[in-house]
Amino acid sequence: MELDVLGPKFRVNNTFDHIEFQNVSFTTKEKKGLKKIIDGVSGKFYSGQLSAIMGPSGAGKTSLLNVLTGYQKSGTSGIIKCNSPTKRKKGNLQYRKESCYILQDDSLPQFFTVQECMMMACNLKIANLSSKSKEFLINDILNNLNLTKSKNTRVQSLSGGQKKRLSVALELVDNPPIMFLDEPTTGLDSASTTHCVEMLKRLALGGRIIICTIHQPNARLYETFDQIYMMAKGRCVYQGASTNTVPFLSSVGLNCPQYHNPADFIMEVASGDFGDYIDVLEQAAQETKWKYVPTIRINDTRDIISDDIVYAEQSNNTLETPSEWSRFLVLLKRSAIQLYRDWTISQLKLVLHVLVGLFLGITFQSCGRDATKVFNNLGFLLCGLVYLTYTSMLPAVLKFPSELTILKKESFNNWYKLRTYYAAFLIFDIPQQILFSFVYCISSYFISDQPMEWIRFLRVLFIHVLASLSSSGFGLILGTVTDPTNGIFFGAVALALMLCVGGFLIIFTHMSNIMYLLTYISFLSFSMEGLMEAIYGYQREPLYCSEDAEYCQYLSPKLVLEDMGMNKENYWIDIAYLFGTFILFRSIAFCTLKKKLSNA
Ligand SMILES: Nc1ncnc2c1ncn2[C@@H]1O[C@H](COP(=O)(O)OP(=O)(O)OP(=O)(O)O)[C@@H](O)[C@H]1O
Repeated sequence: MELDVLGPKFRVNNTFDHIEFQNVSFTTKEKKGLKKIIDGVSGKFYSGQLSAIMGPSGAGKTSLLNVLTGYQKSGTSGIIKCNSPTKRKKGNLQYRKESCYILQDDSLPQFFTVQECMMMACNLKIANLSSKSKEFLINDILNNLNLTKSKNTRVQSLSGGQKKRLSVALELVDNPPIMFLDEPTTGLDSASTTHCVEMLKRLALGGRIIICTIHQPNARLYETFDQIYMMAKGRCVYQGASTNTVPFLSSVGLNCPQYHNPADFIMEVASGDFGDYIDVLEQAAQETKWKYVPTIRINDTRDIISDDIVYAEQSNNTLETPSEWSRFLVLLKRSAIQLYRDWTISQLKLVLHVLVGLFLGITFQSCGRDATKVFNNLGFLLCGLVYLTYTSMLPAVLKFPSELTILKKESFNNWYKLRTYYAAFLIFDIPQQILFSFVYCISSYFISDQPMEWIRFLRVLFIHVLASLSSSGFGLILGTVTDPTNGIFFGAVALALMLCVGGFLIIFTHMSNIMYLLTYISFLSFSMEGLMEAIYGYQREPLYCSEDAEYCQYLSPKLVLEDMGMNKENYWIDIAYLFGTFILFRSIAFCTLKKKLSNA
């Protein structure tokens, strides 16, 4: 089955004939006051056309794309209208659904091959296609984007150009009618740049509205663009056909030297190399004779070819989006594969937990049962708890910042809802924390001669799991409210403070009232209390006192708890507190992540 995704056969059912924007502005707040990044620009982009937004660095090209896509909301004003050829009233939702935005620094999941990325994109975006049809579709897109040879290459090994093409390929799987691309050719050599622009042109010919930002194309490439939207200092200084650039500039007395690339010339003018022409050009650009109007309207050809496709089993030519539940399963699978392949977050961590468990177990050998070593045993429990909470919290601080660009791109481009991603992450994180806590406990608990009772072991494990989950939740919050460097610093300081009021370094009965109150906000104090109850509570038999010992003060486990101010049998209250903290921290982390994404 040949699909020819870039050719005219792979047309889109574009409900929008064109995008029109009027008086669009974007303002940011600075110390000195407001800064106008985009200053009341207007324009139109048509379906079936490839349009380029150009301008000197800092002219506001990316900002304009951000506003047009809805990626940037705060500080914006103006009207964006999307006209449907069928005159149906289409809301913002439809516009967002039918458009995709490929960012300049597009991030891709590193541990997956091109084929796997494509299949995951298909599974997240399309419900009504069989696996075989998805394979056909993927092969065709990769073939057209010249990525077939890299099909089985992992993303981390792709070249810059291949990564850009993959970013486009991923968005093509559901055939979006409107595509925004921010500098798709940056970092590419001239042959790859030409290839990329030609590919975009072919996509546009399929009935799409394609808008991209671009830096100084060569003369031949410049003419490939149907429409040029030239910006300078946040204003529009030309919008019209690429072939009209030279006459337009001549009309204001700027004559392009013979054999000079018009793209270079208009860029030089916009950069101010010939003086300040911005007002004059802005005024001249308003004249209708320069304004771009496509010669072949896409709806002229729509009827002839609209039935001509697409997928074998689709009679109505529409792609259905999967349920959030199906997407949840795909995301779970993606997390599992990533965990398996990234040995630094899985195997290495597992091995370290075993080694640290063995090390602490051996270091604190016999502390668990010996009445003369009760305080050493407190040290053992404290070391283990601190180790698990720190190793859960610090990676969590980095978790969302490292995935933020992927997450923002995928959720913005309707691959899934943020809550689906978050649910998959949560569900996937819990077994991990259980596993890591388990391997630590199993390798340290018995060697350090803790009571040989499975039920006590399980109680200790339960506390460790909940402490790890609370700690990683705390790390997730930090990672979303501050930058990673500060997050790690604040996290380390917060855990150290929690440790101070943990009931260990200063026992509860020796604390001042204020300090005692602080123990209520320290999940470490509840964890320590829970551990102590699990080891010394529940009518444990007297501890062992060696014959060499002169005096065993703590023969009675109950006395240990009494002296620590932990004799109230609070184990299940501690569990409830830790569980509540886990839920609370994860809920806060979701809200802060959502806020961070909307501000990113
Ligand atoms: N959120 C923001 N807050 C403050 N300043 C901003 C913000 N977004 C953009 N700017 C500023 O607006 C100006 C235009 O930025 P923009 O990224 O849109 O330019 P550009 O034309 O795409 O530049 P380049 O070609 O170098 O990518 C820059 O001076 C930039 O620092």
